[in-house]
Amino acid sequence: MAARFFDLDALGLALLEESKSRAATLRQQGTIPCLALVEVGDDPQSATYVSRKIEDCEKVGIAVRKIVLSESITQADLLEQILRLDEDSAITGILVQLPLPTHLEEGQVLQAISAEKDVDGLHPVNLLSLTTSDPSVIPCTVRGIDAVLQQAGLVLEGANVAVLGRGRLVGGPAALLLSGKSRNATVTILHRKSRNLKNVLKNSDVIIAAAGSAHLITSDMVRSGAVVIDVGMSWPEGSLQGDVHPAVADVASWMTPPDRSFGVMTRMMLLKTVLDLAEKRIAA
Ligand SMILES: NC(=O)C1=CN([C@@H]2O[C@H](COP(=O)(O)OP(=O)(O)OC[C@H]3O[C@@H](n4cnc5c(N)ncnc54)[C@H](OP(=O)(O)O)[C@@H]3O)[C@@H](O)[C@H]2O)C=CC1
Ligand SMILES: Nc1nc(=O)c2c([nH]1)NC[C@@H]1CN(c3ccc(C(=O)N[C@@H](CCC(=O)O)C(=O)O)cc3)C=[N+]21
Repeated sequence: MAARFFDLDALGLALLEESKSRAATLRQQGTIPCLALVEVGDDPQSATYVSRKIEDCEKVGIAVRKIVLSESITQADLLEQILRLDEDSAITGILVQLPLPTHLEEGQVLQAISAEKDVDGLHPVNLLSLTTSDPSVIPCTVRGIDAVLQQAGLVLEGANVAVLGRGRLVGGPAALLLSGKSRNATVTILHRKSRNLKNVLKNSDVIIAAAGSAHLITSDMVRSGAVVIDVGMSWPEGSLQGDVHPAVADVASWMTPPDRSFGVMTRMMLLKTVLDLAEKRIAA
């Protein structure tokens, strides 16, 4: 079997157009959607991601407030900065770029953003809502994963899904959403201590790879006809690699294109969530 590839570029473009028109409508109604982007330290990769997010926002008409804080900021000062953004009524969404320098406690920082402005969907209240029949804010990469599955008409209900990785941004929330009462899949979470990785993968209808371990999943681990989504990123020899070996395309029925990053979906879903929260505030 040769896999069909999800058309991430076409989906991304459609999402961009949709966001442009929603932002225009909001502005006509007198609300300027405004995203505060908080960057701590000067990690070059984080800086690149943040500048891409700014470009995306500018393209659709979302205002941006970029806040760059010193690498050596204390936890208390960072919390204070976030509180200030949270109280600023001109700001409709807040994103703190991860990872934070190791002396800072990410969980506490993410909890300081009120759930109504939490565009990453990483506040504990929003995370818990992923398990319910009506999730509030779905973290952007997970929202992208869900959207590509839906777009291809793939049904999750009752399916065996393996999620490789239990990270804060992708694997953890993906497992909560897909196993929850809105999507109703049977989910197995795999991590470094998992003993039977190959067996679990081989028994799965859908595989979500979010480990950041280059080509960990090879075609012998995948059932014929499985659906495989790879969002993992690593740079083992300087160039970007996914978690899934390209030859998996010979056995899968649907797969993310091996030569494309999933980043476009993550970025477009961030815009969508910023607009969702801005619209909700008007409705509230
Ligand atoms: N394309 C995109 O748009 C985006 C991509 N990403 C990428 O997605 C991946 C996941 O990110 P994030 O959710 O932050 O997770 P983390 O990078 O924080 O964690 C990775 C997870 O994968 C597990 N893992 C790593 N290697 C292996 C292995 N060899 N076998 C089994 N499990 C393994 C780890 O297990 P353990 O818990 O035991 O350590 C951990 O749970 C990363 O590669 C990241 O770069 C993230 C955001 C957006
Ligand atoms: N609070 C927070 N929220 C995040 O959503 C978040 C984060 N922190 N920290 C880092 C990860 C990673 N992430 C990506 C965003 C865009 C691309 C992306 O745009 N990739 C390029 C290609 C890859 C590249 O060139 O590196 C593209 O698709 O064009 C990738 C990955 C969001 N993350």
